[in-house]
Amino acid sequence: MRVYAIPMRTRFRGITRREGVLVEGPAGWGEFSPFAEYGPTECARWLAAAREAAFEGWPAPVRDRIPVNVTVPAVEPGRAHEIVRASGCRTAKVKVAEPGQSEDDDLARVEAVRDALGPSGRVRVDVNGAWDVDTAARMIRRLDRFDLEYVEQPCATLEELARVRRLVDVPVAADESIRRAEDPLKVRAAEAADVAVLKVQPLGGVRAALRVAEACGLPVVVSSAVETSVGLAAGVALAAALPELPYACGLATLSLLEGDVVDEPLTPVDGAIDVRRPRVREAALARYEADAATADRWRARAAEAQEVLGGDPAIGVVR
Ligand SMILES: O=C(O)CCC(=O)c1ccccc1C(=O)O
Ligand SMILES: [Mg+2]
Repeated sequence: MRVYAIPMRTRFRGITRREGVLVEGPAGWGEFSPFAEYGPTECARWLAAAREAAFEGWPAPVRDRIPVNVTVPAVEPGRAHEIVRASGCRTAKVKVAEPGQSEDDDLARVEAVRDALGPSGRVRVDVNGAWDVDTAARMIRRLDRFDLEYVEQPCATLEELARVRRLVDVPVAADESIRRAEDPLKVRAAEAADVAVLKVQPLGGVRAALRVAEACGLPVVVSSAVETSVGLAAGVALAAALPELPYACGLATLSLLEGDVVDEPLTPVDGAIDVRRPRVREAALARYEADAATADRWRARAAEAQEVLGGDPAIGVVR
């Protein structure tokens, strides 16, 4: 088991350095990189995803390229424009409602992104649950001047999502309502979303995510948790195995990190990522090896998650 720490190029979710565990098994490398604030129960699913990658591998792909969106952090308009132009992607996901920023900041950023893509590009926004229902209805209408593909997690709760969905014409996507929910299938019953955003690690692996996709019956967008190419490969495997893939996926996040741990990183070319599993490169891993204190903290987190997960200690114990 190895622990990495990679600086972020752009601050994202308030973090400036991404950390996690990489583990090698007979099927390849797996990544365990739950966000800092997550406790052992939530982390157990992230560990199950790493175990699947390392000890089982993934279901067969049904496509060989995954269209992806460029992810635009809550940066100023000029920078947003540059990020979109440099990406080669035809779909952009724009972070809005960042603490400390104004509604006009969001409008200016989305306007810049629409300008960078031209009228044929697709623009979606991600609110990370920050708006109340009234703010959501008002802001979605204002932002739809720039023609929105969908709005991701405009409010925090399922009930609020369902109300927003009835108030506006723009489709609603659920992310945190699936990723952090006890029961990810409640989204369907609540009629709270038109699109399901699925992330492999929080859902406990590619197979678990495929089951959620099938049971929730909504079109799926596979998105990353801002991982190294080891973690991204699991997202790519999920996107490759889904029977339908009508939207671009949120897997173009490698550019948010300063570096990577593999020989050929999973970066998009012409707006799509090839379906493949890159090899970990020892020199790259050594470069981003965490210091001893960070590594100890991560070993403790993995051990706690393993405790929750239980199971056959001979299979998939992360050492
Ligand atoms: O979907 C994307 O474009 C990138 C991934 C992303 O936005 C994300 C990454 C880590 C944690 C949360 C989120 C999110 O979608 O809210
Ligand atoms: Mg999201």
